[in-house]
Amino acid sequence: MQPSIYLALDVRSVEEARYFLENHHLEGVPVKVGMQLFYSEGHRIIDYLKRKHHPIFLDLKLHDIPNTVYEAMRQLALYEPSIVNIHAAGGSRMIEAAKEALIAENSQSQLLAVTQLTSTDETMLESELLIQKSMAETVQHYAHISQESGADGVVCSVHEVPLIKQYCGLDFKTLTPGIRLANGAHHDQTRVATPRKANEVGSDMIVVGRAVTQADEPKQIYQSIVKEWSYASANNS
Ligand SMILES: O=c1ccn([C@@H]2O[C@H](COP(=O)(O)O)[C@@H](O)[C@H]2O)c(=O)[nH]1
Repeated sequence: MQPSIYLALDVRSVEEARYFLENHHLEGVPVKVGMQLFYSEGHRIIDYLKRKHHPIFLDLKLHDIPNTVYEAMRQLALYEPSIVNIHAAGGSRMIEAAKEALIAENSQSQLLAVTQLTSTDETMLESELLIQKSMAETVQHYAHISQESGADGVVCSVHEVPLIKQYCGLDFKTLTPGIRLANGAHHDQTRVATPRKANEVGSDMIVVGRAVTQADEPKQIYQSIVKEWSYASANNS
């Protein structure tokens, strides 16, 4: 079965990642490797995590001209991550190029497209990105072009999941970062929600970073998140 909770390993090195995972007994949990760790370590971190049997979401959010994304995605496919992603804002031709690259490498990786970052709010959408539509309309539109272009799903906030499921169908995956336990610090995120809410509205996967990595007792918080998610799952079925 596909993992549903990815731990964002936003640390600087393989050593730091290893220390965190081993010290807090999180061996084998599904992890998300983002720009910070991949840019500093490259294949070393992937090799390490694969050796330790961690399912990997390689969160590099490719966004470039179609040919560059095609060639870059072929390289990323060689790492055999469970999930890779791109920015939907790159447009349909770019998303298609990413998908074609995965097919060319016979990759099993799921391709997800980032709709609008969970740090973006309505004000920023309008005044900085000059997008005149609401967040819901924008995310729905990006999900639509992503689906039409061959993506397996999208990255969005929990708040847009019902709309996407209604519009794109239940099989179209939603992965939601911006996850916080009730009363947890939001940091730089604006569109946040609890693991329970994420599950209740039909999110397929969540990403949890600082709520765990910056906690005094990371393992305990991780377990609370798993428990909330599982509790909601049991009550949804
Ligand atoms: O819209 C997005 C897309 C990706 N992310 C990534 O998820 C984690 C979230 O970390 P927290 O510490 O739980 O806030 C982080 O690595 C982001 O790069 C996102 O937050 N929003």
